[in-house]
Amino acid sequence: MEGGSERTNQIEESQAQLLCGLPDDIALFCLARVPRKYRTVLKCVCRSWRDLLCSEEWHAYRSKHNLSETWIYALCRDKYEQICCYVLDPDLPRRCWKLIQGLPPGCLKRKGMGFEALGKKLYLLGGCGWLEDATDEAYCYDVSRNSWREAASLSTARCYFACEVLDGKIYAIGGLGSKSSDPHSWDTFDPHKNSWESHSDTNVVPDVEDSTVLDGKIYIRCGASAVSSHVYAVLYEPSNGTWQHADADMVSGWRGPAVVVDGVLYVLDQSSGTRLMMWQKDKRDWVAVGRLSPLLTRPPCRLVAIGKRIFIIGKGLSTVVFDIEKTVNMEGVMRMHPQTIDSEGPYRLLYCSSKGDKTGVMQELEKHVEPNLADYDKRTALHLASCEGCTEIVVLLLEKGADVNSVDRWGRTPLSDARSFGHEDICKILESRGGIDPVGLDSQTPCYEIDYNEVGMDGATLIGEGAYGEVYLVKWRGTEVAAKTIRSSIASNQKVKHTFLKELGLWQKLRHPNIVQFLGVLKHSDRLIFLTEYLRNGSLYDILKKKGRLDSQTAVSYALDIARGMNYLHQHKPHAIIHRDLTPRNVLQDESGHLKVTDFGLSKIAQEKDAGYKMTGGTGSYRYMAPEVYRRESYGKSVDVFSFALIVHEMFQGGPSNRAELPEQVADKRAYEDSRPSLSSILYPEPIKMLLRECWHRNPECRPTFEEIILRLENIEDNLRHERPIIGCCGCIIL
Ligand SMILES: Nc1ncnc2c1ncn2[C@@H]1O[C@H](COP(=O)(O)OP(=O)(O)OP(=O)(O)O)[C@@H](O)[C@H]1O
Repeated sequence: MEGGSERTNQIEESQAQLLCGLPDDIALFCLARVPRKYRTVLKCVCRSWRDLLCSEEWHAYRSKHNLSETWIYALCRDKYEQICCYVLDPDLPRRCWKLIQGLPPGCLKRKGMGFEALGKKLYLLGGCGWLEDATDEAYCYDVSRNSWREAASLSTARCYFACEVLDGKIYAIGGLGSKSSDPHSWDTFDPHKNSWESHSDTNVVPDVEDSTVLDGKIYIRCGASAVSSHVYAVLYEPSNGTWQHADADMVSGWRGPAVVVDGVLYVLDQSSGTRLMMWQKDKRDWVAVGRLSPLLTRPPCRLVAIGKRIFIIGKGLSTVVFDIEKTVNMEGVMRMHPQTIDSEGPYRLLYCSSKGDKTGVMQELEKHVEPNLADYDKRTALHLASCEGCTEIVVLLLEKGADVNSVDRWGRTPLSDARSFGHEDICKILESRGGIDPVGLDSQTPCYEIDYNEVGMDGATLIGEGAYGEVYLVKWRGTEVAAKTIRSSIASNQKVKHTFLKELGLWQKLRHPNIVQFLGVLKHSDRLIFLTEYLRNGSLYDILKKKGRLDSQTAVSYALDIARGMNYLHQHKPHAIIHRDLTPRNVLQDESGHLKVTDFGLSKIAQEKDAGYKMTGGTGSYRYMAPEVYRRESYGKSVDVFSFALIVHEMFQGGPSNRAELPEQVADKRAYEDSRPSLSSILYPEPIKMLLRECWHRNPECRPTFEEIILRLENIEDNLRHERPIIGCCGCIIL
């Protein structure tokens, strides 16, 4: 009996031991060194291992011995508008985001929540929904247990607030709350007491845009006020528990999400393109660290810093990594080598090539594209490379058997692309391999002339009248087309007629789904008449007059149509085509609902002396005129961007602003008083407001190009379709 009980004791003792025959501290020493990715497997071994892995002791041991591994957590919204949480192990060779199941149903539809990591827990705080103004509810995810539960409620119900961790406590600051709550309040959460404490300071404002912790202080960037675009920030000084105004120099360049690496503040400026900026404390200046290719990131992005690496996480969880240690200095500007995680092969190739990184090109080709390079990818990559001027890739792809004359949906070959973008060296390479250009130089023909007798002008129906003359619906060889007649007062002037025909010759060469197709000039007519495709739905002016305000999705999709057409004109080679008279009347809609730009370049004749043409032409072009044009200063492509912004504004508004004022008065105020239409907060999504403000910027050089506009509108469109936009991200040090 005695021997039996001794054996049982031995068994119990060995069962209680973490590793049989080893003291627990040595077993902990061994187990704690197993990488975090094997945690799930370890937990399945036995109950004592499971308990150990979920314990505070394990967590504390790993932290103390610098064994902690930071994983990244991202909160997104799915296509059903429900939030979902993903996790990424940044050190796995094949990085992929994994979905975390079991989010509490109560918070799935909430917006404006706080998301923060503290210790081995993630916290989801506050937020608002359709039926609730703001909530104080909090949820917590214990990473070691992989389970969600309710956490201690916030002292104040709040949404759209700042959330930061400082000295082991969570700070929930500002934001919007229930009407009774103090707009200048902040709450702190102490995990040891498991309770929140409320504080107040008049310097804390509800309208919070970003926050970060720098030099042991919390910085809050406040939203631009309604009256000015002035941005300011406040900082929390933990030594005396007060909030003070932050240094204006620093705040001036803080335009986006921020992270701190080695005590240095980095900000991702997404206002025009995506640039990583660094605050140089000693010089009190912001410097650009690197510009991210729009092909790699999908803004709006969030930042997470792990060690010396900055993870830039964008829509669809697209992730780019910047390693601060690999920073190089070029032309006085710091640049970094981005490491992409999950962008597509052809784009990755292009990025390396555009940076002149030949080794990178070869590596990318071998690593991602070469093994299974599908014909489709080769074709896409060849077209992209020809547009972007990436000579090495063009050569490599041709060697890999890419079709030199593959045609895209606009009938363009790689040679057409290379010519349009003026890449002479690529043109030569493509030509030497038998490349042809069916839409460009190879197809130069004189302005196509249509026999007057082929057009039934007698049965013409008047469809509109503009500054140049009347527009008729006619039949040409059985097809309905638009015939634009030019007033004899304009056409009788030989110089003007010559300019006009030159512009038409240019128009004839253009082919784009968002450009009205030119068909030809009528021969043997005593008047100057030309034919274009007929767009049954009329002009955007008619549409807005009939329908009024458009919903956001339609407005953005229309704006994209116009921007794509305009970008095609602005990127025309050898010279950009400036429209100069972009108005809702010069944007027409086809039967499928797509918009096309028309009449570009024709306003050039307005500059000809004695043209008998006035740009306003009674059609109100003054309303869309850029200030520099009105002031008769020199101007460039960005005048079209200015007009574009006013058109987009009208689509959201349902018509022009300042309707009571004469168009010329409106233009005068814009040019000399810097007046701009108001952006009512309900009608315009925030990114549209930002875009419009930039597009109608008083300084033409500060306006974005149509290429940038397209990228931003595409993102806005994606967001409107609720495609997993990133709500929040945080790194979490857990075992
Ligand atoms: N290709 C077309 N298909 C269908 N309708 C057209 C076409 N072109 C013009 N229209 C109609 O005719 C109207 C007059 O067009 P037009 O281009 O002559 O002048 P406008 O654009 O209104 O003013 P402006 O001459 O100052 O640019 C347009 O507003 C549109 O409703």
